[in-house]
Amino acid sequence: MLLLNGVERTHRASDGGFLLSVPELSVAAGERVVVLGPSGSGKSTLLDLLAFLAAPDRAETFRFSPAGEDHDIKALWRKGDRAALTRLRAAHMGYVLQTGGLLPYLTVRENLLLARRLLGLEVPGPADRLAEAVGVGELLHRMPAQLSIGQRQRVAVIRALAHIPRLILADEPTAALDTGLGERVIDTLVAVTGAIGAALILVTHDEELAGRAQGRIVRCRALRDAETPGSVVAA
Ligand SMILES: Nc1ncnc2c1ncn2[C@@H]1O[C@H](COP(=O)(O)OP(=O)(O)OP(=O)(O)O)[C@@H](O)[C@H]1O
Repeated sequence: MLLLNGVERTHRASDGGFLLSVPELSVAAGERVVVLGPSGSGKSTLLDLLAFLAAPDRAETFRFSPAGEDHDIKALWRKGDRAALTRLRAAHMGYVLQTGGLLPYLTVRENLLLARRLLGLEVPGPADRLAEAVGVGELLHRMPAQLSIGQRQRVAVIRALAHIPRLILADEPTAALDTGLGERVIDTLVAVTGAIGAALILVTHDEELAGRAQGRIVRCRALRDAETPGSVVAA
């Protein structure tokens, strides 16, 4: 589904820079991968690369193959074809943020349906069923402000999946939650991702939550170069 070889991204700042190096990373269809690393090790930078939100500075291979298709992401970046990258992301990826990101002026149900409407898919699709399955079915007609933080995060998980993408990217989805609620969100993420057969890439700094997700662990490790601090991503 995802194949990266020799991919790098550099952040430049007035007080220095940061280099993220991905020598080799592959994610199979339906696979669960947990990206672990301390703060500042490049986890968000990696997710931005994988979601085609940030361009690599260097890439030997960067391919994305959802649902029987095969796309050369390196070539699309080289051509500057952001429209194609955006289309691929919208059709095949779901993104779960640290704090919900639900639109405050839409009901929970309308938030869930939005991704499908934007893609021209029929509604409601499986959104209601998924919401029932994770215990937020009775909250569908509320506004996001009327939900607890934990409920909002579970709705955010369902929203990311409502268009049945092939790949879910989750960036510290439990950062705003205490341990019990965090575990519940991870369980929801694992269950619904498994139910639709999507691959999951979960980013966290929390070893315990990483263990709970029971995925293949990929680590962001510090690069020992005083000139260009950075990290290398390795299994
Ligand atoms: N736009 C940017 N410009 C310059 N440097 C940046 C930029 N974005 C991130 N960095 C630097 O790149 C490094 C990696 O940041 P990144 O956000 O990817 O780490 P992270 O592991 O996700 O951290 P956290 O767990 O704290 O969110 C950090 O040193 C950060 O200061």
